[in-house]
Amino acid sequence: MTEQKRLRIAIQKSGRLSDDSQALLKSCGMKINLRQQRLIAHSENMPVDLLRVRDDDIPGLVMDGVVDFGIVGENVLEEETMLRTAQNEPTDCDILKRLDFGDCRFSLAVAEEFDYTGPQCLANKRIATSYPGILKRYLDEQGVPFSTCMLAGSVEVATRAGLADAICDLVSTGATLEANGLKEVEVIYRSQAVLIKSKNKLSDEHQELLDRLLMRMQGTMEAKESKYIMLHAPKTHLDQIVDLLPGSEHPTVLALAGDEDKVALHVVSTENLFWETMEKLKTLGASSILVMPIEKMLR
Ligand SMILES: Nc1ncnc2c1ncn2[C@@H]1O[C@H](COP(=O)(O)OP(=O)(O)OP(=O)(O)O)[C@@H](O)[C@H]1O
Ligand SMILES: O=P(O)(O)OC[C@H]1O[C@H](OP(=O)(O)OP(=O)(O)O)[C@H](O)[C@@H]1O
Ligand SMILES: [Mg+2]
Repeated sequence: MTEQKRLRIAIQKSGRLSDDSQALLKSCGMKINLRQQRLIAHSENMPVDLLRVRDDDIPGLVMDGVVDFGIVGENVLEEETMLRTAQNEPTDCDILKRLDFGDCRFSLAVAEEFDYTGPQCLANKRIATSYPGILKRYLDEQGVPFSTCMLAGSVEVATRAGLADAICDLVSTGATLEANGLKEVEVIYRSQAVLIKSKNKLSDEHQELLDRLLMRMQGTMEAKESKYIMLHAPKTHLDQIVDLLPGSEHPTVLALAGDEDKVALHVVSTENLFWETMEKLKTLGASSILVMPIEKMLR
């Protein structure tokens, strides 16, 4: 394909990954003016266009080089790769980054009352799913013959509706399974959102923009996990207090005006600080403990 003047990124239009995908791009400093029903949104401050599509279409658009990048669940990428491989179609694309959202598992589930003892129980059963390739690969490996009931959505109602004997669908909290009288019996795939890139050649200018965006994404993801912690610590217990703070190898220690016994401790912690740790800090004499979110981070 000829080089585009603007980079194209495909994201899910409406669904589980939409808000997080948009938030990620915005956190990189990209200004996006989204209108509800528009398929294409132009960034105002970067040479980037967003294509908002069904998530199932994203891997194919990237593999065909119609767009340069996509944000999609690994499960959808895997399914499309298997389908295209079987049809001798191109599957070229690189996973540039695993993202910190869209975590879920693809699991087999059966009715609560089903006496499940292993995958062999599903021999010759009908299984409803939206991702038949991943399911087939797993059951073929187990040597279990079965038939598929292909459903694009509402998979969990398939057993109750008499469409299938079992289901294989995405699970996060398990609430949807429970609400439908199902129990999870095998996790067959784990997924998270990923940023993928086509084989399209990027101009130097676009490559530079990509490098910057990737660095900013990393900064946003690290910042989300980190906290800025400030507290007053008695000099007598300073070492023990520092030991309790995760990732605080190099704390800033400052004198406190009017207090010879305590110092102020400032730390960027790579993890959240739980109440239990805060209570232990207090027992060691720490006071005025503040835990603050960090918006951006560049190491
Ligand atoms: N419960 C969940 N928790 C976290 N991530 C999930 C969950 N369910 C799905 N996902 C991830 O988000 C992706 C999109 O899920 P969604 O349910 O919005 O898909 P969809 O109904 O196929 O949407 P579309 O209309 O775009 O085809 C999934 O492919 C998966 O990677
Ligand atoms: O284990 P849980 O936390 O209950 O999540 C699982 C549900 O989430 C997804 O659907 P989603 O809610 O995105 O809607 P959809 O069925 O319209 O795709 C998935 O398809 C399950 O139905
Ligand atoms: Mg879909």
